[in-house]
Amino acid sequence: MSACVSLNNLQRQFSRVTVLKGINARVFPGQVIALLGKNGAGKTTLLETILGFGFPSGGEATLWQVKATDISGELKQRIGFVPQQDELLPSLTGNDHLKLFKSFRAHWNQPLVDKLIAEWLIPMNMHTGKMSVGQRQKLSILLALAHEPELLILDEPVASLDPIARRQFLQQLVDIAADENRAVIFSTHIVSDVERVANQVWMLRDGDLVYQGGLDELKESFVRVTLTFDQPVNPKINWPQVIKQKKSGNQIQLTVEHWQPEMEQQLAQEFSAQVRVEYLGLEDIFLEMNP
Ligand SMILES: Nc1ncnc2c1ncn2[C@@H]1O[C@H](COP(=O)(O)OP(=O)(O)OP(=O)(O)O)[C@@H](O)[C@H]1O
Repeated sequence: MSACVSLNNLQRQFSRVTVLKGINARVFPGQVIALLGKNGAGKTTLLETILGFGFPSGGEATLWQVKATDISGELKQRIGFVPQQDELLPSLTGNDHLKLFKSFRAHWNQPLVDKLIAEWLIPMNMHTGKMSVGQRQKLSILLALAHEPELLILDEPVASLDPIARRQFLQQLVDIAADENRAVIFSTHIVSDVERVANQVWMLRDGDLVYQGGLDELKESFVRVTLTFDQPVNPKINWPQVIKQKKSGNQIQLTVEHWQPEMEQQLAQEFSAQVRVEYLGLEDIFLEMNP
């Protein structure tokens, strides 16, 4: 199966600030990727560069093997995008937007549109300039879903949605995820949503993708380990997998990445200590990886 997105040493610089520092990644149909990172980590920049909004300073982003900045109108039909700040026209109503978008889409799923309008209670006759932020966000999402894109990119799509709409929207993502021909990348700060719908995680830190892989693999490979000694000691634990260590009395707490189960016994033997391993939830992993 070929990748719908390929990032090869992708770099992006604004003035003298390097925001993306050489990112390598692939997106395959069937993947639902949650893009996580602190404010300013570069999530929006990454999503926009994938979409060909602006040229990379180095490397390249390709969509279906075509440079993102060169993609044809035909390929654009296969993409849906929800920007962080919506780009709706305030003097048009929701229905006007539907008509406009439908006019340049080759495919349009009207039953899906009707269902989402009813479920999300979008006031389609209202000028979008008068809609609430959440109503505008729902409309933006609707417009990105209606043509059933193969690649859906969403920049913090749920930030302004109420809990009910958020659930309904996440259910849509789950439905899309069930279709093996489609891929989703969405940035978010809501870690519980990631656990609900994503099967892949990209963790962006200061412009570097410090983790990319399955959600379950991330949880298995990132642990907190407590070493308990018979008496207060001060051993040097310089394993490369240990990214943080904190001493307290006769215990040392380690944060370990790339964890392998056999490391439990290795630690016990090398440091003559009792070893307790604690698997972490995604929120704790995020906090540990983004000190
Ligand atoms: N056009 C631009 N010119 C200069 N700097 C920019 C530009 N766009 C983004 N940046 C800088 O790039 C960095 C990353 O911004 P970006 O919006 O990609 O982060 P983010 O991870 O999406 O943040 P947030 O979670 O707050 O939305 C920030 O320091 C920002 O100031």
